[in-house]
Amino acid sequence: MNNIVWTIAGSDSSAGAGIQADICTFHDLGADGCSVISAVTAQNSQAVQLVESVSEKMFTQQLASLAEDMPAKVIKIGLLASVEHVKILAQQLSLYKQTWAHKPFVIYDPVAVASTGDEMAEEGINEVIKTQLLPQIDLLTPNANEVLTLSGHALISGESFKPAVDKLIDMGCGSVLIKGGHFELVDNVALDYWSDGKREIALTSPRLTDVHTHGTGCTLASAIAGAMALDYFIEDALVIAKAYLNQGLKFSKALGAGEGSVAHCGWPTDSNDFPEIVLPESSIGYELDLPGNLEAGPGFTPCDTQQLGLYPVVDSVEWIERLLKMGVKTIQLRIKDKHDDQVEQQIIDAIALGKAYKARLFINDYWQLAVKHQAYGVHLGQEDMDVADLALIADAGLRIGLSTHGYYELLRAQQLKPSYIALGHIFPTQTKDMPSDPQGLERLAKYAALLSNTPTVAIGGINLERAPAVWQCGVGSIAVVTAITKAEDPQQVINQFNQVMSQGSTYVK
Ligand SMILES: Cc1ncc(COP(=O)(O)OP(=O)(O)O)c(N)n1
Ligand SMILES: Cc1ncsc1CCOP(=O)(O)O
Ligand SMILES: [Mg+2]
Repeated sequence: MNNIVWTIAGSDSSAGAGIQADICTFHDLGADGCSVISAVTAQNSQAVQLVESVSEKMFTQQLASLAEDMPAKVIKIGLLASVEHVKILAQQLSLYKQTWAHKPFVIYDPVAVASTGDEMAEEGINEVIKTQLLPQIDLLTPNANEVLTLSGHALISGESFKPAVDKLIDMGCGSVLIKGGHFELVDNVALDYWSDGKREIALTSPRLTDVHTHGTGCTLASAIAGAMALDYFIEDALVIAKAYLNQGLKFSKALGAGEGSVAHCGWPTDSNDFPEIVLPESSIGYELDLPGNLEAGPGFTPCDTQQLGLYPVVDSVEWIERLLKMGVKTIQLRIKDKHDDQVEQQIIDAIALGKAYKARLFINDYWQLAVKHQAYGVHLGQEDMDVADLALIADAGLRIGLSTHGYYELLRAQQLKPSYIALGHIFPTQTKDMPSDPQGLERLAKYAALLSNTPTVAIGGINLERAPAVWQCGVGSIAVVTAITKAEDPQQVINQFNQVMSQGSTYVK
């Protein structure tokens, strides 16, 4: 499917917000933008001087023209100033969701919803928004004032977030991102909280001062839309959007005598612009009562190198011994779905072999046995992270490698200060049923650049042919299963992988 995003919003003559900001954002992120103009506003850096909604005929026709041959993957809605437009749009969205081959994901940034009088919109519009539009919305992105107006809930403490979101979900929204731009739960921290009623995410960044903020809401919602059009999961899209906004605020500037606007500077790559993922066991995590028990802690024993090299992942002690004899220095024992007593001896033997060959031997999944027998390290997946006793593993001095599958997970994993972060799966793989799509090389390069201080391992569908391109992404290691276990001559394959990895990566971070 294509990457088309529609913005349904107002034109901002100063170009810092509205349609103009939305289209710049889509373009910057690589999505294809189309626009439906709901209203024309005359404004400059100091004031909004006139707002005129387009005719119902023009509003309807723009929607119809696009629906005819450019249906959207994601629809982002901003300023709606006319009650009739809200009614038309709600009806059309319902139709698109029922009739299009791919249901569009609909994001609504409730721009003109204000408790202090609807400056830019017709009287009575909030009621129609609540009853007719919200049930068509997959993601609502209100600030604290808009939460109050739409849900009746005032955000007065961390505890008040969940009931407010629950109310909005009851009103029909699929999920809600409460933006912290105008509200401080914690001093000097810009906190965004997202929930769909089942999962919760909180992201923080230091509050930026001396920046120009016109267009922040439009840009954030459009960046989420753009990232979702590129098939990022919602949690990754939220991270990308917050980083994009922080980058834009950093480079914001004034063109007139008043407030200036957020800048549009391409895909975010500076790690300083990326948000911190709020861990449940942190002061903000407690305030929001986030589920889970992840805690930053002092971190894990580092590996002796950033470049772990070729990293075979195998399911038997026989393979471990065979590959260690061939000179492999990083290796994993990955035995699936057995009881501890069925694998304990193999784990003991593998650890002994690892020590004998001075290799970095990681045990997948069986972290208690790895600790008991003092393995070099353990490798854990996302689900294991929530149940394993990470403090115990760290205290026992074991290294840890963590699986990740996108921006959100890798940033969260990074906060635990692991010994390495695995990035997968890069290509389609026959070895494991993966619930997500392959990441591909473009994303891998972005992740590796962001993790320049943490050793990285690429995994999933990597063979000799693909290895040079993977290596050029700037990772420190390549993990493989079948490239070695199915090879006619594993020694030759190891040598060839080592040859690829001995070349310096030309990837520029
Ligand atoms: C180096 C490396 N990276 C990723 C994985 C996958 O681990 P996990 O997500 O725990 O899945 P299983 O391997 O347990 O199926 C790995 N094993 N090694
Ligand atoms: C265990 C695992 N985790 C992510 S992909 C994968 C399997 C990698 O195997 P292969 O190298 O054969 O694709
Ligand atoms: Mg595992």
